[in-house]
Amino acid sequence: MQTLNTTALKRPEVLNGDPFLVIDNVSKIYPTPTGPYTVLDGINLTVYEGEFICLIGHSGCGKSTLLDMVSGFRKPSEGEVRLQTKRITEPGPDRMVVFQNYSLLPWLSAFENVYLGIDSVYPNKPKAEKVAIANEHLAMVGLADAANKRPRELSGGMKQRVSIARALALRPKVLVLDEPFGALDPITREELQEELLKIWSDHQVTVLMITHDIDEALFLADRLVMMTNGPAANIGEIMNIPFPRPRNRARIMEDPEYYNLRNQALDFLYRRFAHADE
Ligand SMILES: Nc1ncnc2c1ncn2[C@@H]1O[C@H](COP(=O)(O)OP(=O)(O)OP(=O)(O)O)[C@@H](O)[C@H]1O
Repeated sequence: MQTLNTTALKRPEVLNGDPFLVIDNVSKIYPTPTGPYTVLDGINLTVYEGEFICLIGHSGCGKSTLLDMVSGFRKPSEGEVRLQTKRITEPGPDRMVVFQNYSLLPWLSAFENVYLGIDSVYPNKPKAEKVAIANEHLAMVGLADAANKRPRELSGGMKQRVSIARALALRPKVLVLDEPFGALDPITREELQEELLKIWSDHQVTVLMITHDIDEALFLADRLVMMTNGPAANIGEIMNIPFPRPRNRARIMEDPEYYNLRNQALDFLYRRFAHADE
């Protein structure tokens, strides 16, 4: 297994130099009926404030497990994850997660789905302020006119917009996205990628996002973290993505460097760390 020295990697110039989110020698071992199963083995990653990190790797290598330890849904078996030097031990509103399957409450409107989160985290804020925050975030994702619709009346893209609005309404420091656009058609997916970049730069939130799509990662991320296969997966390589921001998809795709990076990622996934069945 090849592991790159992550500390030697150059981080994007735009960021301040203090480590923001630190994954420090993290391993995860699940108990199974046939004995302990080591999913992740000694992961180290330092993320800087405001970075956009994409995570790619074959199915089952442990990407969700890793991000679950950032969001606090699971605990490391060894090592620790720290946000601004504080050890993460449980979920909190400073780290919000958006899943592929939207996870909206079907009996609540788009507005109510967003409002509920705000109300539970800030019960003592005046109601008018909470309503304003919910409306502001729905408008930000272009859903002001759909605020009263229930999830079953919304398209997949609209539901994912509500999920993003709900997460950002709590003003998290870290936004964790677990394959958020995996279920969307290609056009909606591209639209949402562009919206996400705008929101990311407006909110200055730090993003960790799992994707299976190399092009999506090259368009969005400052760095692409490529994972080796499990069991005992690790970070195999971290790719710096140098395209200037704001990014323009057409311009990036004219850049020969785009194809160099794309080939490098393909080589990693389908030659160096190919799945046995691929
Ligand atoms: N609670 C658990 N107990 C035992 N094994 C688990 C548990 N949760 C996940 N696993 C196993 O850990 C491995 C990593 O799972 P994980 O969901 O983190 O992978 P992933 O890279 O996110 O996969 P995908 O891309 O398919 O979503 C898998 O083999 C999975 O079966």
